[in-house]
Amino acid sequence: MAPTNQNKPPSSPSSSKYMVDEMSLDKKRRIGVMRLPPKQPHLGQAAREGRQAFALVNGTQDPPPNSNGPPSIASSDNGTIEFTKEEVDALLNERLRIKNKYNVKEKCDLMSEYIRKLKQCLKWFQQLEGNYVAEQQNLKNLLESAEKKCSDMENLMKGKEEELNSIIVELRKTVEALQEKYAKEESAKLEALDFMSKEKEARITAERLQASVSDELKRAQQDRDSCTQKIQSLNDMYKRLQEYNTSLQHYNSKLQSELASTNETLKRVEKEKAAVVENLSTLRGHYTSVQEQLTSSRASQDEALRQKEGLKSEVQCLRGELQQVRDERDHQSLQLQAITKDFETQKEQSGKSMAELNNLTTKSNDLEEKCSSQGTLIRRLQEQLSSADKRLQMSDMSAHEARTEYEHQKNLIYELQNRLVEAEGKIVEGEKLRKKLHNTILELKGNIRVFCRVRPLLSDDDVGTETKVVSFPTSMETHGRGIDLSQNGQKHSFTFDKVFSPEASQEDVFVEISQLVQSALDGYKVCVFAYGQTGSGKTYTMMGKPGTSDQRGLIPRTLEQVFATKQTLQLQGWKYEMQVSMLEIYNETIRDLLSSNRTGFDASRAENNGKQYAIKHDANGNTHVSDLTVVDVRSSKEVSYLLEQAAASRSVGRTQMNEQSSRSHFVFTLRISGINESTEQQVQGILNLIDLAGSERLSKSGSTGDRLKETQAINKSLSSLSDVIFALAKKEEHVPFRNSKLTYLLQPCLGGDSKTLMFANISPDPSSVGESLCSLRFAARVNACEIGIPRRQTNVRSTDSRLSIG
Ligand SMILES: Nc1ncnc2c1ncn2[C@@H]1O[C@H](COP(=O)(O)OP(=O)(O)OP(=O)(O)O)[C@@H](O)[C@H]1O
Repeated sequence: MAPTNQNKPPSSPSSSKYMVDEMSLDKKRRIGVMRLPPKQPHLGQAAREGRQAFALVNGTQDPPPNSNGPPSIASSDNGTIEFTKEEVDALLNERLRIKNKYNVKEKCDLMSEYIRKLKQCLKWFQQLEGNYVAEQQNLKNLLESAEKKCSDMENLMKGKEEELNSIIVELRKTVEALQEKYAKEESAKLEALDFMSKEKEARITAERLQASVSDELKRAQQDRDSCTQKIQSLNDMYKRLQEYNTSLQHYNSKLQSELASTNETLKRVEKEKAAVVENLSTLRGHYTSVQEQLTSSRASQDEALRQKEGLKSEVQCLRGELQQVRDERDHQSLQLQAITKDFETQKEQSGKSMAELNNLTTKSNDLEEKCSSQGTLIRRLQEQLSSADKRLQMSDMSAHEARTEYEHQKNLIYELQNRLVEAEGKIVEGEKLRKKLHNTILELKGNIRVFCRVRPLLSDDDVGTETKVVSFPTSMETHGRGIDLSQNGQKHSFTFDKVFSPEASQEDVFVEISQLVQSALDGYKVCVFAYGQTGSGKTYTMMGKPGTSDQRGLIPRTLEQVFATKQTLQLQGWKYEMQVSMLEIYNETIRDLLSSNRTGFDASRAENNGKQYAIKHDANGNTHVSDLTVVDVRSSKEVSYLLEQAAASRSVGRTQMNEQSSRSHFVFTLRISGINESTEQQVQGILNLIDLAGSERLSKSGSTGDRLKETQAINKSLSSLSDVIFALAKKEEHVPFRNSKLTYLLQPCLGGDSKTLMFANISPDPSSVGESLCSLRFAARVNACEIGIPRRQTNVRSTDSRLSIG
């Protein structure tokens, strides 16, 4: 244990204490040799010189360690004598060797010598103390400089830390900026991909459009009639293609500008990447410099530690005397600990910085990877763009080809149109010619013609004894036109325009009528009559047998032909409008068969619900019946429905009025209005199909007042009809109109260019041969109108005088 009072000089001659002090002094000397600056070598030197001087004082060169002799006193350069421990001990233990204790002088001399030595020793001690103080001061200075160094180091470390922090902040900012740029790059890439997909879709649409264009063009070659529409569609297509082409060009330029901007962005990113790399390299430089500083700091720390150790030992040496130094050393130690802590924290921070640096390096590597992937993506996009460009060029080329083809097709279409116009002109001319020829043929055949049709024998016919009353001459002259009727052994021969035997089908009959139907469509007025006794087949001829398609009559077949021809003529630019009306003339009264109010025939009621059905003729030669229902029709089905409606009206009448309908004239009227917009032609045709009332002998029908009236009315109207036909055919000024509604109704349709055809329907039933003969005579009279036989010669005597005409 060190003595507690170490600040005191070794005034007490305690040997142990002195030993400690001597050891400290030795150590101090060693340290002083080591550490003291060269300008202070006097301490060691003084000690050595002091020792020599001590030896000299004691009168020995190298006194033994346990010498009890008087201390040799050696003075230093400045007169200071140094003492060793033994010398001091010896000095202190020295006993005055007074030979004569009463010799005061000697005693005084010895005492004064001893005092002198003591003074010298004290002086040496004082000097030593001064040296200690100086050394302490030096140590203080050293500590201060070490502290300063430490604080400098701390400041430096703080500055480095701040610098590192600022670098980290900068790096973070750079990373954020790079991340933002990466996000922008990503969005740009997505947009580019979007554009690519849109472009792809647009290209597919273009290809489809192209395919449709080529289809359209092919169809244009095939279908001449739809040329005009196709021109329009091709024009539209061409416009769309042009629009699409321009849009593609816009899109291409847009893509190119985007590519340029993407390239710029890439360059910028690459520059930034280089900057980041530079930053990284500078950071690495910083890092190495920091590490160097760290090593130097460590060295400094080691040195400081060493110093600390030295100081510690020194302080321990001086502990007894230099409490302040010790405190300061403790303080220094604490400071050193703080520095060490700081150093540790610095080290940790440095570690963190390292970790962050590593993170940043990783991020930088990631960014580099992303940049490279972006670069790959951009290259891929560029490749896609170039392929899109190629495709665009291809589509441009194909569009150009399509355009060329379109131009070619356009020229072709123009040529075809010219040819079409030419052909249309020819067709119009041809149509005119056809009409003319058709009309000429019909005129040559006769504007008024009479056909005879003999129905087959029916199961309920009363054949009687006379088996065959009707025969057909086989001579070349009258073949197919003649008929012989035998009555009471007398043969009556008639010749008509055509005679249909019982075997003739509805189709055979209609073949002859179809030409007249065409005439009606050409704008002529056509009247087809069926005349004959009751049950002779008039209704069968006109309407056919209900429910049998192959036995359809003239009216349904006519309608079918009319609507079929309407369809065909539509292609030549004709538009037709058809109107139908159906009426009955019974007892000189008109009945509207299509009236919605007409639910059945009621003889007791005032006819026709008070409607007058007044017949009027206009300046154009058309007939109008007031209040008559006229129905616009667009198909034969609609007319069939109306016919059923009319038949129902008639059949009701037949049931309720005792077969009244057989004694009424049924008039079916079809008004045909046609217009050709391309040739500005107009036609107004009328087709009257008439099932005349059955002629009947009064003798057979009985002589009741009503029946007589009916028969007279029928006969009157038929006679009037034949007269009118005759007069009109001969262009007689005076038309013998006999107040017959039928004749008055049909008057504009008879004569002139009008076509009139009468069917003389006869029955082969022998029991009604008289009626058949009557019918044939009437038909022969009408026939004579056309063939130019004077009217007076056509006065055929009938078996029934009341039926004789003329
Ligand atoms: N050419 C024919 N072939 C087959 N059957 C026919 C022919 N002509 C008429 N008939 C039949 O004869 C019958 C009478 O014919 P239809 O009713 O047409 O005579 P009609 O002259 O109209 O008589 P009405 O003047 O009384 O109305 C009907 O059953 C009809 O089917």
